[in-house]
Amino acid sequence: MSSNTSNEQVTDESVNETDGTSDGAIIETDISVDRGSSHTTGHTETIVRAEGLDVYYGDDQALDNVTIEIPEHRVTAMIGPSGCGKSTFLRSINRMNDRIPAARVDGGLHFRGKNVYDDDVDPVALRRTIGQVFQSPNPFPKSIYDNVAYGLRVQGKADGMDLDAAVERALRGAALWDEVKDQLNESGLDLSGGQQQRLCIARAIATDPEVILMDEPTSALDPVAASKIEDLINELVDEYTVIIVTHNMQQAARISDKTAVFLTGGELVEFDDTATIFEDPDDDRVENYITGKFG
Ligand SMILES: Nc1ncnc2c1ncn2[C@@H]1O[C@H](COP(=O)(O)OP(=O)(O)OP(=O)(O)O)[C@@H](O)[C@H]1O
Repeated sequence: MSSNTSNEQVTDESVNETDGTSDGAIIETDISVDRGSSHTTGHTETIVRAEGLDVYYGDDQALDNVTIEIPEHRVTAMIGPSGCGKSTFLRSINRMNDRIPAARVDGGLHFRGKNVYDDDVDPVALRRTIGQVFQSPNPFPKSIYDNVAYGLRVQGKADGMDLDAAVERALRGAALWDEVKDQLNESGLDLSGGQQQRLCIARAIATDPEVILMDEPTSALDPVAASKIEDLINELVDEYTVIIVTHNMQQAARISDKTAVFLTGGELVEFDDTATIFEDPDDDRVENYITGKFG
């Protein structure tokens, strides 16, 4: 299998672009949960399961014995104070931590029952199945069309397929088609920030992943653009599973079905339905964090 595919390059570039500062936690005492969608009910399979997951950077432990079952076709939000390990957890799922020399992972991280850290798992193939969207929109310096087609071409799937149709499908899936259909040959870099982020989502879904990881995908965007991404996330879960890190607790309350609360030390303190986390959490520390008493 190729060791240098589009996602490999996407992540290379993205890693360099994710070092920006966060947008800061918005801590409010009154956070209403408004999931206005129908995908909050009914049974769903576990797609990602961590069991006793520890992650270290050198001697420093960033995640401590994390066990969690993340359901498919849902939005799962990761919240918690800065440095509590949210991004580390996200990177553990598609083995992006492999790229950090000091990072070491112990314990299990299963995707559909398969430990992704088994020797026979190809991390590049894994990242095709578990795509990622980053904090800062990072289109390639290519046309809109080529940004979306890139992954399919590098995977060798473009020959013999209707590439135009695939590009259109991905752009429609990212709610961008109507805005760009007459300028597909123009640079992706000429789009607005919000459009660029939706282009990155189109690029991620073009190769047909099952899971989309999002690390603060709206923190670099204005409120209107952020709201469009939130609407889009709500639609994406019909086809994909979305796992999102956000500093914005209102955003987690608005868009997620499940919420995981990490606290300092890399401990997953509570994981439950989003309404329960925000309205009736079990753990006092979660309540204190949600209500702004610490964090
Ligand atoms: N590449 C790295 N090398 C060494 N330590 C790291 C690295 N990345 C993260 N860490 C450390 O691991 C811990 C968890 O960091 P991580 O970025 O996962 O937290 P976070 O909750 O996502 O933080 P934030 O909300 O500020 O983005 C922190 O102490 C951080 O300093």
